[in-house]
Amino acid sequence: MHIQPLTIPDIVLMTPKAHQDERGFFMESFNLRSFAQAINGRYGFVQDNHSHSKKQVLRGLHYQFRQPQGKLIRVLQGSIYDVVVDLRQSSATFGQWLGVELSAASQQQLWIPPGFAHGFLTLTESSDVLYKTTDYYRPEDEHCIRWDDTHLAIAWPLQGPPMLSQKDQQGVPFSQAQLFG
Ligand SMILES: Cc1cn([C@H]2C[C@H](O)[C@@H](COP(=O)(O)OP(=O)(O)O[C@H]3O[C@@H](C)C(=O)[C@@H](O)[C@H]3O)O2)c(=O)[nH]c1=O
Repeated sequence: MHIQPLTIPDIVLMTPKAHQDERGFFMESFNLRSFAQAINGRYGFVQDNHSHSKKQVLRGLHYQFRQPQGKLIRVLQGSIYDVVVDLRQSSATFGQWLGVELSAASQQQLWIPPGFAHGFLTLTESSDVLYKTTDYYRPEDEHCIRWDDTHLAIAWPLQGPPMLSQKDQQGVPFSQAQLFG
């Protein structure tokens, strides 16, 4: 597995090794030991999520505060622009965001530890995104930061107005976000 820490070093881009042969390929899409080595830590995953989105659907920016979730993201079909925002006040990269394109073709995975807000935009006709989480979904604990917050100024590669859920239309500014220690 190829490991690449990004501009926020706790965010890690992983490329599992795909073994190609005349039948197609084989890949260990998750291996606990390799994952622990890659992030130099241990997390247990308790939930797998699959979301299917149309082009220009933007989900986010979401986080749970009392029971934060680490997320391991990958794309099974199509491509997305995946964004994280560091909400950890003690972090050297507090308040920074980064975006990375993830696609079925690249087979890359993005590790996002607890303490980040997360969102993504579907770039292709549709996308299928699969992600593992380190804690359970708790709707009462869920928070949403505006995708177009002016302070964050995220450079979403939009080709028109995004399609948003009702909830995501009511995100709060970054200045009103709950912050981690
Ligand atoms: C996230 C989630 C939603 N749901 C339900 C609630 C609702 O009826 C329906 C759709 O939920 P949402 O609108 O919150 O789905 P969505 O906007 O896709 O929310 C997700 O966005 C991305 C960016 C994340 O990072 C995730 O953690 C999650 O917040 O699915 C669950 O049952 N379990 C879950 O874990």
